Amino acid sequence: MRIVLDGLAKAISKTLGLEENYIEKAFNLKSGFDVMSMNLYPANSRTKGPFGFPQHTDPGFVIALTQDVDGGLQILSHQGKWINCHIPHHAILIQLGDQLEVLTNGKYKSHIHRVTVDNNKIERISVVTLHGPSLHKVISPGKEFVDDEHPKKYHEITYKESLEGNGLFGPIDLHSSIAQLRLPKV
Ligand SMILES: O=C(O)CCC(=O)C(=O)O
Ligand SMILES: [Fe+2]
Repeated sequence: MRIVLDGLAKAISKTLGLEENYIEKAFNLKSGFDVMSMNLYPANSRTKGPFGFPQHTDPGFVIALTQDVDGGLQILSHQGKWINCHIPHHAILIQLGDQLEVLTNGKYKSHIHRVTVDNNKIERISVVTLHGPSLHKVISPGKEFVDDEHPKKYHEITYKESLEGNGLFGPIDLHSSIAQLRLPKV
């Protein structure tokens, strides 16, 4: 996974028109903090409502998701529509995380997603690894993404502080984590 991460960091830096080590340096990825979340959605379980996971964004740089059976994950499009996400068998879905949105001052978005359990006839398991910056790295919008037309949109805090705000080191807060990083609109 480290090799894939390195490749993604280089490729995404280049798509931003920046030198290939830009993201690696900004996040200090070599000492990056990774978290794994394993989710089990039992069959026909609506006891807690239609969602196995309410809408949220994920912290980190990129997030890798694998599942045993397809179906359930939904992603909110920029037009506000929920899209069913179908992942080919044996494929890994790569999602963008909150800290990439902060670093790029909103150019790349950490998308809102949720999991429905409305129609699941069989059990589903997903394994999600969140690959983040070094815990003590202060993450803020890069100077390359800030100018008079694009004022700074996000707070400047360490990755650890933002995870604490999410409740990762306390009770888990499933609500959108990017919201707490946004500066109030001026
Ligand atoms: O189970 C899924 O498809 C997604 C789970 C998820 O969003 C998460 O663990 O953050
Ligand atoms: Fe998630």
